[in-house]
Amino acid sequence: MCGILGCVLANQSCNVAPELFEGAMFLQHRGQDAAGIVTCGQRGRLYQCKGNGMARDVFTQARMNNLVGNMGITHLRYPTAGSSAGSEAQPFYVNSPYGISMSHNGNLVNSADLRKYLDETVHRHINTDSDSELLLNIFAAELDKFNKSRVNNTDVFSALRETMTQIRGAYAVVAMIAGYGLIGFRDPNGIRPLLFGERENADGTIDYLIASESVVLKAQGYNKFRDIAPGEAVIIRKEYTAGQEPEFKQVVEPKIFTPDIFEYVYFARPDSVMDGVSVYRSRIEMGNKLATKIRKYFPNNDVLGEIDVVIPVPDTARTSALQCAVSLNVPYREGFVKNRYIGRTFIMPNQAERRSSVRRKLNAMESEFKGRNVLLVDDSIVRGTTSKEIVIMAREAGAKKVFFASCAPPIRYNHIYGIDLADTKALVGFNRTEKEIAETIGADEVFYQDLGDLEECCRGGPAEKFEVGVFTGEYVTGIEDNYIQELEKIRAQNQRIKDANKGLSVDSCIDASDMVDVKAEVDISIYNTGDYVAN
Ligand SMILES: O=P(O)(O)OC[C@H]1O[C@H](OP(=O)(O)OP(=O)(O)O)[C@H](O)[C@@H]1O
Ligand SMILES: NC(=O)CC[C@H](N)C(=O)O
Ligand SMILES: [Mg+2]
Repeated sequence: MCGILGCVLANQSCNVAPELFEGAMFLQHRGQDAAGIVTCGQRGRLYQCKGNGMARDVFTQARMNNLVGNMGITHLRYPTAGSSAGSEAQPFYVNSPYGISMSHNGNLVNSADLRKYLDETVHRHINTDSDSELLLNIFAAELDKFNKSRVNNTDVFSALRETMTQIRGAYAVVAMIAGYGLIGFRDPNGIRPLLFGERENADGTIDYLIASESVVLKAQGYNKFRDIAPGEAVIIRKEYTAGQEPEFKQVVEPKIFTPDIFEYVYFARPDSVMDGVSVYRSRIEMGNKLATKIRKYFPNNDVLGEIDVVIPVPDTARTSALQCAVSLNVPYREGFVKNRYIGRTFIMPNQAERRSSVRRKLNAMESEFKGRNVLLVDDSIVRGTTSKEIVIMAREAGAKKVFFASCAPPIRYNHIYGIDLADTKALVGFNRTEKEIAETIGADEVFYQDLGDLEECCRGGPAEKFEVGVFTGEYVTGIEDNYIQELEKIRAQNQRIKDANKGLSVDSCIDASDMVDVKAEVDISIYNTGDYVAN
């Protein structure tokens, strides 16, 4: 998952960058690895600031001052294809045709075919392993086919239709054509989220914002908003006048509407409403259903004396854990104190970093564990890094029995649409029964939500079904042959390069077969503003 934003302010002499920065702060949880903003100023000139790091570190005041223009896009990256190299930070840019920049959330599952097509048929140079660079170039190649000095909305929609016919996978995108306008579009299954909103100014003019989550729109006063439909696109002109209001078009036939259920489980903020369903409400329901399942495990459905206290694994699981405790009629206690200065561990790109930050992030309070049978509730168990560590912490703090409950079913397959969950083999649920998982993480028992129950919790909107491939191994778009193997190969290669670089000395070297794929740290497109150098 990543966070994306795009904004056009009605006032041409107003800079949009501060608004994009504010929005990025509301989407930081969707990607901590890299951040970027591109704005478009007078005469269509583009200004960029991007690099590895969190939004507040990349977007310093000095750099923000150089981002001029009333239109712009943002990206917060959590790498899922390619690597975490600085050159893969987004937005991506191509100068031809017209100067296009793009922010993408999702993964394309036919990237090998797209890469081949771009190389052999339309002869476009691709400089990274990122699937988002492919997407941008496919769109650019389609626009190029008009062979015009200026395109219009009809051309843009038709280039989008051609693009969406060629690409396969999950994508929510905001793109910007220099001097022309902003474009938002969403894949035909609506796997990744995207919303459009309006804010009326005192003088009656209207600002427009496109964002991954409703929380940004609400927080910034874009009170009239809606989800972009699967297969739909919107164009907002930079200098719009009467008759040039945003134009929406169903550019391709929608397919079965299947938002990614993991948005509700983990990604999204609880205060967001996605595709008509409040993330918070869905998590409350997850707590209720989990409690029903847990009761059934104990004789006479009675947890009295079996579970003394319910303890959440902060942060995401809090909402469900509280409701689970209420439903079980067992006290809820915040037994783990969270260090507010440590980010989300699951989305850190490196396993050693993830492991050490669990202990840095969470600290057990003995008084809540000593001599008690505790039920720890988390939203999901992925690699088991968090659960293994905190079961040990609970026992060290004196717990008698440690039960572990997950609001999501066992994760046994790769997430291919924009979450770098891990190589399948690194998943604690891979090839293990629930009993074996309990043994592996050191718990007395593990309780998993049933898939049908989880789906129930997220119903109520227009979605027909949910994308649940991470639990079933069946993916709504299908995948090209060897897609997962290729993804895993690139991940392993990136890791080898990183490891080799750490011990880099004069005579150390990387396997020659890997050298061809060494990533540039700095992007080759638009110059970064200010003094920023990617680290
Ligand atoms: O089995 P694992 O590989 O450890 O992954 C699962 C854990 O990772 C996530 O927490 P994270 O720290 O990312 O974020 P949070 O603070 O929002 O819960 C998730 O909420 C689980 O706690
Ligand atoms: N998490 C995402 O949406 C990532 C977008 C894109 N696949 C990348 O790796 O940059
Ligand atoms: Mg967590």
